[in-house]
Amino acid sequence: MAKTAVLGAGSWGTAFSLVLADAGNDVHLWGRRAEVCEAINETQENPEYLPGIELPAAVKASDDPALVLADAERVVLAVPSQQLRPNLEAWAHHLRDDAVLVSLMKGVELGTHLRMSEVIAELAGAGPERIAVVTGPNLAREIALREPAASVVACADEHVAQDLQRWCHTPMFRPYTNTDVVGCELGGTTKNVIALAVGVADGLGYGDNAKASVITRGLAETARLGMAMGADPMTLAGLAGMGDLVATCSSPLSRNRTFGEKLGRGMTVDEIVASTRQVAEGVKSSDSISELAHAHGVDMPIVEHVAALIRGESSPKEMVASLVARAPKPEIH
Ligand SMILES: NC(=O)c1ccc[n+]([C@@H]2O[C@H](COP(=O)([O-])OP(=O)(O)OC[C@H]3O[C@@H](n4cnc5c(N)ncnc54)[C@H](O)[C@@H]3O)[C@@H](O)[C@H]2O)c1
Ligand SMILES: O=P(O)(O)OC[C@H](O)CO
Repeated sequence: MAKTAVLGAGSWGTAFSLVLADAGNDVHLWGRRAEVCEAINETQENPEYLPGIELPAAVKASDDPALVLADAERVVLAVPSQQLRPNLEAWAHHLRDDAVLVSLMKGVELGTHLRMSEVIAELAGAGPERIAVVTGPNLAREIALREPAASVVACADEHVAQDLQRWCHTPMFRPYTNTDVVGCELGGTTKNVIALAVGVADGLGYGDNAKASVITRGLAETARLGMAMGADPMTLAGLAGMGDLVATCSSPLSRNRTFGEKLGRGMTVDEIVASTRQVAEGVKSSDSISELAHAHGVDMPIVEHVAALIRGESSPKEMVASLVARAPKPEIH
């Protein structure tokens, strides 16, 4: 098995380490805080992000990136999207020249509008055959509880995607391959913003019609942006698109949907951010995706309305009223 490093001991970095260990790999997990790493090593549990779940003995944690990255052939990146650049700048000189870099992150960088694989390419100087993405309907806690789920391993090089598919396939985690990295990343990122909108509808007390309408029109927005950026629309009908959108918009475990629900109930962005350590990526990606859509001449009204809500330019009720009152149009296109 290839020597594997996972950078980021939050919910998903830790849960994916468990998947990799279940698939037969020894996993070296980097955590930012020494006390979290010590707890993982001493108790085989990440009490902060996955309390009550026993991690396999093959997962060892450290807060020293040089140690974790030494000779790692596969490097999994699982920090919050807006924190990837400063971290990878510091880690880049520890990376092997032939290491395959796997992003678990679902975000678009503020300012540059780069997808995570593009930030990795820029900072690590890696070609597309060394950069992959794992994405899909994969709520960390369900995966860590070994409930069944499917996912997508995307890499421009199909053979690399197949290698990685074998590397993380377990009896309960079923990865599919895809060479459409753009579509997979956009699906995973945009669904976070759509889940914020669904959460707002939940918080306002609306029912399943509202939820289904936002999910479906959200998928239409995602597909429009994807096609403008060269994605295969079938990717967005798959696990990385519709699959993740449905899971995230339906689940009480989703941080993005829950964040939106709290907004809908009247909490402010600052109050919600202060109430949790966990990242709801859509809060920041709403602006970067909105700007990306403008740059590509794509209309994304739900994303734009969520971005305006997050900036404090409208209230939840105004957001809903404004979306429903938009000029009538045909459903397709
Ligand atoms: N949690 C899930 O169910 C899930 C599933 C699929 C994908 N993802 C994606 O994985 C990525 C990581 O999410 P997560 O769920 O593990 O987040 P999390 O909020 O559970 O944990 C975030 C981790 O990042 C660390 N961190 C915070 N600020 C940092 C900084 N400045 N530098 C380095 N590390 C920092 C925290 O200490 C923590 O270990 C996100 O892009 C998320 O969208 C999450
Ligand atoms: O908890 P969320 O909203 O960040 O969603 C987690 C995963 O992305 C679901 O696939």
